[in-house]
Formats: sequence, C-alpha cells, structure tokens
Amino acid sequence: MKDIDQLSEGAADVADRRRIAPAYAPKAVDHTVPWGNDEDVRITSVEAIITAPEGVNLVVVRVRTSVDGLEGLGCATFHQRADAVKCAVDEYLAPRLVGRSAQEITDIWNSSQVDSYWRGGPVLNSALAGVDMALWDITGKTAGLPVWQLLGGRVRRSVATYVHASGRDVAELMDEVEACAAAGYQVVRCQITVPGTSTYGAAQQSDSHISWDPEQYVRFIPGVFEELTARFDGRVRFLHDIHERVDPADAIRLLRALEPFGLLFAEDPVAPEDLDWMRTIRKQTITPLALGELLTDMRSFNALVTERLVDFIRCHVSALGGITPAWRLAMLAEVHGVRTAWHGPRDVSPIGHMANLAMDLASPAFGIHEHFEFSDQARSVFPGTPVTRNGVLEPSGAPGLGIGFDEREAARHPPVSPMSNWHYSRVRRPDGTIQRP
Ligand SMILES: O=C(O)C(=O)C[C@H](O)[C@H](O)CO
Repeated sequence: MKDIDQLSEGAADVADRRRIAPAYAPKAVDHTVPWGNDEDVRITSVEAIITAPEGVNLVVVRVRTSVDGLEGLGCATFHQRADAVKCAVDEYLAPRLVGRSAQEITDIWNSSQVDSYWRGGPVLNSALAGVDMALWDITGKTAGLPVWQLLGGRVRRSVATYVHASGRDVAELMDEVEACAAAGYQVVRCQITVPGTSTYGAAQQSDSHISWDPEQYVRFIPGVFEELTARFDGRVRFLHDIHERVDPADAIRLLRALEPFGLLFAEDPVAPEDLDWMRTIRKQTITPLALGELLTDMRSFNALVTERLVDFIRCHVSALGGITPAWRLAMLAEVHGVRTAWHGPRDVSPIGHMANLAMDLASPAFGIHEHFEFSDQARSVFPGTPVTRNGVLEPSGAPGLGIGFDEREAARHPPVSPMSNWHYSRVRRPDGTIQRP
C-alpha cells in the first residue's frame, strides 16, 4: 500500500496530463477527511478517456488505487459535450480526489457536488458519475462482491429488456419488430419516419433539411400502432418515444389515441420545460407515462414520483450523477409505486449499462431495462459487455460492476464529431420555428 507522499505523485500525473490550462497547476491541498486510517484503499489517479467504437463519444473514467492492480471504471458519457466532461474530470475532480479513501462514496459524492458552489448540470454530473461508478466498482472488487450485492442483494433472477425498432415505412418497421421478436424480445420501442417530414428515432428524410410537422406526426402514429397491434398482439408489447416533439395539448391527443394499443409506456410526452403539464396530462390519459432522461437533478423527480405523475422514471444515470443519486431515487420510486427504466441507448457506455443492470437486479422498483446491442468492436473495448438471452439479462456475479476496459482497443476508435449523428439544433417546424429534440 502506498503512503500519502507517494500518493501526491498521482496529483503530479494529473498535472502532466493537463492540456487545457497548462499554466495553472493544482495546489497540493489535503482533501482527506478526519476519520481515515492508513489501511484505507486510497485513490491514486482519476482520468477520463474518450472512445467511440459505436460511432458516439463514450467517456470512461478510470480511478486507480494504492492497491496494486485495483482500479474502478465508470461511465461519464455525455456524447454531445464529451471534451467538457473530460475537462471536469481531469482538471477539477482528479486533483481533489487523489489521496482520498476510495470507499467513501457518499461523502465524495456529496462534497464533490458542492465543491464548485454552482452545482449539477449534465457536464459536472456526468464527470461525477464517472467517479461515482468507479468507486462502487472498486468497493465491490475490494469486498469480492458484485455491486448489486452491495446494494442489498438481488431481488430477481433476471432482468427483462426492451430494444429499438425503426423503419422508413410500416413494412420496414414490421420487419424489424419481427427480428426483435425472433431474438426473444417481448417489448420493443417503435419509431417510424413520418411521410414527408423528418422524425425522431428513424431515418431522416434528408441530411440537409430537417423539417418537422407535429400535426402530421400526431395524425400518423396511431394508425401505425393499430397495424403493429394487429400483427404482434400477444407476442410483443410496444413502447413509443414522443421525444418532446409536440406541444402538451397535442401530447394528450396522441396519448389518448394510443390507449387502445396498450403500450407499456409512452416516453417524454413533454419537454423538461413543460413538466408542470404532467399533472394535467396524467388526468387526461390512461396510457402509461415515462420521463426523465433530460432531468439532471434528482430533486426534479420529487413531484413526478410522489404525486405518481409518471409510471416509469427514465434517468440517464450519468447525467444524474451516478449510482449514488439514482439509487436514492430508486428507493423513493419504490415507496411510491413508480418503476425504473434507466436510460440505455448507445450513448450510455457498456459500463453505464452494467451500472443500470446492478440497480435493476437489486431494486424492487425495477420496471424494464433499455438494452442496446453493442457491436463486436465495442465489445472488444469493453470485455464483459452485457448480452441478452431471449430478451433478458442475467448477472455474471463478477465483483464490482463486472466489466473491463481495453485502452489499446479504445485508442483504435478515437472521438468523433459530437454532431455527426444528431441534428437537434436544425429540426424546425413548417414555419421555421426551432423544435425541441
Ligand atoms: O433511448 C432513448 O430513449 C433516447 O431518447 C435516446 C436519446 O435521443 C439519445 O440518448 C440522445 O443522445
């Protein structure tokens, strides 16, 4: 085990890596707490690495410790602002965490959150989430236990998942749903191109001009689910992501029209700015509601959960700050009979998916796991990437989060332009008004 003098070398390493503000070196400040002892596993370095094996920027945080070979991994992915997150990890979190006990997860989370005085938001929370998950990983590995065991032990044998299907027309969408069903998935999220306009979650009409017509969308979608239900009823249950693309009154119109098709949930009927509408929407429809990937403060869920305004909370766990705040929310959700469906698209790294899986296994509030089938190249960067069998995930029992990171493989997939796949700031309504994503 290293002593504190050796540990300060960790801070020097951090300084060496500084590239954004090289003129200002971190001051040697002792951030240890009054109750530590010499036997503690100490943090010796904290760094963020960006890699894009799936075509989006995944931000990995690696925390090394004073115990030879003992390190933790966390997901700090905010694809669209990956460099900002890396800066927050390397420049701000690393210098104040080197030397601290790796097992003081809650105190590190609470103190890091207030360290900048202005706290939260997706950049700082993602950075903190990367550290937080890595500390849970380290603590599990130290104890020889999986993270789900640290959270109180599993409450289910396996975890049900859903995947995405999309099409440029109903026939193409049907083929994708059929393929999902053949692979064993019983719940599938369905998105489709709206003829003559762009869409969320399916191929765009064109790359240069992204027009969006909410009226056409609201009229078109119910017929699609009617056809899907006629073909797959009893075999597949559907989800749909509205992705904030309509005004609240139109959301109500659409949600009511979808009622006959028994969706497991409709997602993001309103933008975060319109959250107050959820009280009205809730009273107007029996379609189950899911929301939350854009909310970054766990307290934003207070009314949604305690007033049961949603059926599923959909936190993007890294944007929320990691396992520590998400687990607090899972407990609140359980108390109020709300379920969890943590956000799990391809811009959550396999490490983040393992964090979601650990909570899914241990939380009575678990609803469903959003699964992404990562490519072989992503799997080689992240050995242990979860794979489904018959649409479910089963835990491995490996200590910590149970996932690895091959930095050499990662280097073969350098960061990509954050806007290469997403066009949020160019989606406009027929009259030219910007559309929220
Ligand atoms: O998976 C979902 O529900 C999404 O909404 C995916 C988001 O659009 C994506 O993560 C944005 O980067």
